[in-house]
Amino acid sequence: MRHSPVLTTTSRQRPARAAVFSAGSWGTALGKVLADTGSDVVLHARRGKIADGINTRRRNPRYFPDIELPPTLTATTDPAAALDGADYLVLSIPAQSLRNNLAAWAPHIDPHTVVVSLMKGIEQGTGKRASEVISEVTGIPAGRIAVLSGPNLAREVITGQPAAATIACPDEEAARRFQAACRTPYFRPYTTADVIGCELGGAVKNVIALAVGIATGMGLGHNTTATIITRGLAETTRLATALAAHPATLAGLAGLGDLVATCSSPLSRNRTFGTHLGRGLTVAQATATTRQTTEGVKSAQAILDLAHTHDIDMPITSVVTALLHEKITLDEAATVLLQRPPKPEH
Ligand SMILES: NC(=O)c1ccc[n+]([C@@H]2O[C@H](COP(=O)([O-])OP(=O)(O)OC[C@H]3O[C@@H](n4cnc5c(N)ncnc54)[C@H](O)[C@@H]3O)[C@@H](O)[C@H]2O)c1
Ligand SMILES: O=P(O)(O)OC[C@H](O)CO
Repeated sequence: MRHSPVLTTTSRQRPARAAVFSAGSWGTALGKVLADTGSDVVLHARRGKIADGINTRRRNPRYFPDIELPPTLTATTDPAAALDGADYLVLSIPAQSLRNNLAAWAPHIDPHTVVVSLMKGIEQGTGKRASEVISEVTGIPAGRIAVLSGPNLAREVITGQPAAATIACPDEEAARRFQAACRTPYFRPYTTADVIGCELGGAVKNVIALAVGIATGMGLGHNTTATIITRGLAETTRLATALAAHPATLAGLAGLGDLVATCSSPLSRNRTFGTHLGRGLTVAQATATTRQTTEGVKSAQAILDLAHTHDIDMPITSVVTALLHEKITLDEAATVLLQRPPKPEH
């Protein structure tokens, strides 16, 4: 294991090195952000064809064939080579695959590497957030585990459209270093210590985006979707604050910001999946049309279980989960939500 100091692009000693696992949509986009800031970036790709495309043609042939990637962004299928000397291990794989994959990669992680999760899912069966899984699997202390979350649709970020995000880490200095490592003229990261708020904001918004997609697919309009977004934020905030998140985080980029982006954009995989359901496709049919990670579909039950454990009412998450398990119909879903007993808004 190497014992190199964690450097940033501001240290002027050498560029930061980032290993990004894997070369999917968001891994590639955030990898480009890091490279644009001056870091040396290695993407870990599962398929040789993707690594070859990045190394020889500067394109990710599966996810962004139309985008030219910088020469300081390379790729490999060898996890040990990707992690060698990495200041940052940036994790961007489906949340449900994290535990097993990370167990295989962990022996190659340097003692000073800071692990950054980009994942927006909750583990099925355990209800754990990604940072909790990372800590359990690797034994890395909380101060070296960060989370980046916010309104960050990958295609918009990789095409350089202005966006912002929140980097959460209990170690302020580590958060600031990663902030410096991914701050570009088009990408503005903020910092916070509220890891729980960031991760829950990111995971629950996917379920709310499924609900918005369902409503949109059913032909319902903006009053309905605005109501789902607003009440979705209310139930997200209830759960997150019960788990010790700061309410301001949920009103910020990793909460409201991401919720609005995901619920509004046809680029969102979760919203799109919901739209398929709202148009009458079965869950199996909607899944068959989806080529990329749709975290809300896999996390909805885990989030609901977490809510039950903490005695938190999450009606939208509950209805989406019932629809995903095909326990209720679309018409019943609307009725269940609207015919709940009346109550004050706050
Ligand atoms: N795409 C976005 O706009 C976006 C933005 C912010 C956060 N995220 C989050 O980032 C995470 C990754 O999403 P994405 O959009 O990059 O997904 P993606 O489907 O585009 O890419 C997933 C990547 O993980 C790899 N992968 C898939 N299954 C795997 C498995 N079982 N084991 C190991 N690797 C596997 C794929 O090869 C691919 O490289 C998700 O948690 C998502 O919520 C995505
Ligand atoms: O495409 P989605 O639905 O996974 O959403 C992508 C990002 O999380 C938006 O910030």
